[in-house]
Amino acid sequence: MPDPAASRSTALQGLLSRHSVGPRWLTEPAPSTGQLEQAVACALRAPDHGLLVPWRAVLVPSEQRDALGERFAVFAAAVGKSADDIQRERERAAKGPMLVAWVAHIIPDIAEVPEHEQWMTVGGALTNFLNAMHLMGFGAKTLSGRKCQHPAVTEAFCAADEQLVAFICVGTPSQVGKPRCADNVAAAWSQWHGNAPA
Ligand SMILES: Cc1cc2nc3c(=O)[nH]c(=O)nc-3n(C[C@H](O)[C@H](O)[C@H](O)COP(=O)(O)O)c2cc1C
Repeated sequence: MPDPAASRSTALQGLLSRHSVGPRWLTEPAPSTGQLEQAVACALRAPDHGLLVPWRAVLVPSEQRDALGERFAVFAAAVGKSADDIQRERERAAKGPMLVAWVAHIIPDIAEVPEHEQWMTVGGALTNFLNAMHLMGFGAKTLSGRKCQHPAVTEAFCAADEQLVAFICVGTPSQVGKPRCADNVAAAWSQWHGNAPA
């Protein structure tokens, strides 16, 4: 019978060891459809006030990468990039074994669930997705840039009331990554010393 304390410790070590792996260091295999679904299921476990699910994930299949690359190129040309940079931007769409677009759908004017709370859920879901991929042995990195706000790219993924947050590249890490810089835990929390109203 599995030892629950050992499982908890393994889960915590998994969370503590997550780090991003850039597309250059990602190789095949990509996650299977089942593994992608499992990561999305974990994303759905993010805290979500009102259960609005203000996000969705869109897989960009391999056969659509060229079409996405053309959209990246239209963006790059529109913002005045050089021919070389336009080509570099076009090629970005082909990088990494799996590419997932993260789309937010924030509903304004909900008194009980202001927009910042919905954004928290979008970020929490993305983080759960990244952690799930990491725990399954995959590497991933979230990448956005100005193109995620340009119509040439956004209109491919978003309805008028949606926003393209970023793309997530996922695959198998080709090498063991460098450890991240040490986290400053002490700076990230404090204790309230009381401040009763006058
Ligand atoms: C929504 C979002 C968009 C991001 N866009 C970029 C990006 O365009 N370029 C980049 O280098 N890092 C980007 N990052 C940061 C990286 O994904 C990564 O988190 C950062 O390099 C820190 O690495 P770590 O995840 O290992 O801490 C983005 C992160 C988020 C959450």
